[in-house]
Formats: sequence, structure tokens, C-alpha cells
Amino acid sequence: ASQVFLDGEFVSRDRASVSVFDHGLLYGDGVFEGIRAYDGNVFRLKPHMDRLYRSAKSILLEIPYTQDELTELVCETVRRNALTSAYIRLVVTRGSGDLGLNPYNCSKARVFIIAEQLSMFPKALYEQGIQAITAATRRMRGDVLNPKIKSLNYLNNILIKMEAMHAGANEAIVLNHEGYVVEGSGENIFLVRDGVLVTPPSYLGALEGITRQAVIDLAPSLGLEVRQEPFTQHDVYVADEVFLTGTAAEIVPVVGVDRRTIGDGVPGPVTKRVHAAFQEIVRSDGIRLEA
Ligand SMILES: Cc1ncc(COP(=O)(O)O)c(CNc2cccc(C(=O)O)c2)c1O
Repeated sequence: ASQVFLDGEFVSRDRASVSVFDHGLLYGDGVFEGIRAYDGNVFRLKPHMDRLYRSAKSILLEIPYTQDELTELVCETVRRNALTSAYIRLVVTRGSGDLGLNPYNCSKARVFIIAEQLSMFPKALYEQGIQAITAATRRMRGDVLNPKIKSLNYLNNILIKMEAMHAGANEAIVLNHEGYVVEGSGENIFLVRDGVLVTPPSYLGALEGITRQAVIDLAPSLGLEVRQEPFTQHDVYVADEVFLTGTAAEIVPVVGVDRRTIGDGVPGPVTKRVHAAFQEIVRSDGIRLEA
């Protein structure tokens, strides 16, 4: 049976449960990472760990392991599940306390790590592209709950995802309080315009995505310029190509937004070149699982 790392030991999946007094469950008081291993390479594990420790620091959550210790525990969890390709969920909660909000009543943070066989997105999504809507629900402002903190507070993302599903679409594009496009419900967004990649600067209200950064880093090798600048729904509608990026999703072509056909209504050539280049680097850029 698969093994979960929980509270300092490996337990079988069916015995991996947390206290009802865990503040991650009660209040979403915690942080997490979604990470992928490809053929024995944990893609960009260090940037994921850096982001986790930044998010924890920002909410004054003390992780009871050094970054190196927790990095090794992530790799050990994948190895224990005899996986070389996997989706990894790393979660740190405030831990168990009483029913009050006060985080200082939680004596020790709880850490658990899940490594699962990857459930790929349907190939059709990549071959045909997806339909998106613009969500009415906005991304929270940085002075409310900073979207750069990858916290367990995902209700904003879930409500946005629900809007897409209710509209019969696969995904939703999210605006910030000023009406600028920030990202998808759980992915970053890129436009292609006259051969230039455009993505919102994360300070507008997007997560500093690892996949987004990987695309920015690999673009020059494809002779592509990248601009980080604000844009609106109009810019999305008239773009030559649109794609979303995320650890689980990788590079997903968007071929329709709010019933506007994007480009020719099929995954664009730049999107395909970016995805091909991305599939190259995921097997080399990262930390090898072999001890
Ligand atoms: C709000 C948000 N923005 C962008 C991304 C992409 O970031 P990375 O390139 O670092 O993965 C994410 C992460 N994406 C994410 C996280 C948790 C669940 C799901 C899901 O679709 O089930 C997706 C995310 O949650």
C-alpha cells in the first residue's frame, strides 16, 4: 500500500489521518506545494521548497525541519512508493490546537507528504485545447491575503473553478480588483502576440508559478521574447494564442474565452513549441531521486 510521510514517520495510506483539531483543517492555516517527478527527476524541487519556506515565513509558521531535511523527506517519500514519475503534495499546517484561532495554541506544525502515481490530464485537452470563461469572482488583493502565499485557503480558487464548470468550460480566467487578468483558477496565464510571450507580473495577484518561471527561462532558447505586463480580457480575446501553466497541467492551450475563438481555434504553433521544450527540461532540471 502507498506510504504517506506524516508527523515524522511513514504510515500506510489508509492510516494517514489528521486530528480534527488541526488548524489546517479548521481554518486553512497552513501552506502547501504541488510538485512533479519525471522519470526519476523531481522537477525544480529547490524553487518549490524555496516558495514553501517563503510562504511559511510570511504567515509566521515554523516548519520543524530544515529545508535540506524536508527536501530529502520529499525524495524519500517518492522512493518509498517505488515511483519515478509522480505528483507530490507537500503540506505544512499550523498543527493541532484548541478551537480558537490563536495559532500560538498550536504547539507544533504538522507536516505530511503524499506521492501519487500521476493522473495525467486527458490528451485531448492538449490536442484540441480548452474553453475558458472569465470568472466573476476576483482574486483576493495582496493586502487581504497575498496570492503569493501558497496557503491552504483555496476557497477563492475553488469558487472560480466552480464558475467554469457551471458554464460548461474547463477553466476560468481570474481578474484582480482593478480588472486586470492575473491567472487561471489554479494556473498561470500567457498570451502570444506577434511572436512575443506576455504574462502578468505576479504582484498583480498571481502565484509565482514554478512552471511560469520555467517558461520564462526557456523562452530565449526558442528565440521568444517574454514581457511581464498587465493586460485585460480584451487582450486575451484578440491574442494569437493563450496558454495556462501549472505543475499538474503543464502547458494547456486555451482556444476559446467567453465564446471568443482564440487565434484559429486550435493550439497555436508557439504554444506547441513551448510545450515541447518544457517536456525536455522536466527530465533534467531538478533533483535526482537516486540517493
Ligand atoms: C493559484 C495558482 N496559480 C498558479 C499555479 C501554478 O503554479 P506552479 O507552476 O508552481 O504549479 C498554481 C498551482 N496549481 C495547483 C495547485 C493545487 C491544485 C491544482 C489543481 O488544479 O488541482 C493546481 C496555483 O494554485
